[in-house]
Amino acid sequence: MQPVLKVQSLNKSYTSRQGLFRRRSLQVLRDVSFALAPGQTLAIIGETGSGKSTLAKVLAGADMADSGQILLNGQIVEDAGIRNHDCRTIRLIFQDPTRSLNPGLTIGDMLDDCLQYNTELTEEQRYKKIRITLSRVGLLGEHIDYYPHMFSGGQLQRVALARALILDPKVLVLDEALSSLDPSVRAQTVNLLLELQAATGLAYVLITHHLSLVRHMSDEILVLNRGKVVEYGETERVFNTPKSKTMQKLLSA
Ligand SMILES: Nc1ncnc2c1ncn2[C@@H]1O[C@H](COP(=O)(O)OP(=O)(O)OP(=O)(O)O)[C@@H](O)[C@H]1O
Repeated sequence: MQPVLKVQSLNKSYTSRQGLFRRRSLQVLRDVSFALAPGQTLAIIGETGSGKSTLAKVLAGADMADSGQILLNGQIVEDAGIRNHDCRTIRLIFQDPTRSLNPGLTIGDMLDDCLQYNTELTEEQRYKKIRITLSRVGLLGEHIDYYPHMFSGGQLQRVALARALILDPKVLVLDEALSSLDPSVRAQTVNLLLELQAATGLAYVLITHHLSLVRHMSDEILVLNRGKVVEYGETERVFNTPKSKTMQKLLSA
């Protein structure tokens, strides 16, 4: 099966100022490559600072790589830091949904803005799509008029999911998106994500420190150490016979 997402030799450095005149360059992603099939989940794991969130941001177009390519269904969306701005196809969800939600907009207005900006849909079509998307993530029709502060933490993550899904993406990047939820809400959200995946063929890039979630949700695992891929393979194989020191260490922690 052709991968929905293909990443080839991504490199990314950050430059930070040291004192008045000196600059220090830190290479955060080194030659990162992987492929993800439709309907599959790839977990990205690694110790803190290994480059997971940077990779998430580069994938979603929130940051640029220095070199390398990102392809969606065989089409290049980013080549050496130059992005073809098709923001519908890879969407990012963070740990704290309130960071990305405007407190002054109702959920309906927020979703409508997204549709108005990115599609040619009529007002009636947009309203219908918003209602359908809210119900897909387990929210009610009446939530259309709610402001972010009127939702619980678990519901807010569903709102963030609705916003990610409203433009029918092919890939969702979940950067610790389930971490702040309490265990029962997290379990419900995981089930929702798995149901959506089975129904639509969405592919997930899952970034989390929760190894139990990785084992439950992912088909493959990519292990990063200082921005470099040190292990990449089928989830059960990586858990049962980890080859890299990083994975062995994560499992024994
Ligand atoms: N905007 C930035 N400017 C400079 N350095 C940065 C920037 N963003 C991240 N870094 C550095 O890049 C490295 C990788 O950070 P990143 O957040 O991608 O790691 P991570 O694996 O997601 O860590 P964690 O598990 O703690 O979230 C770290 O050393 C971090 O300090």
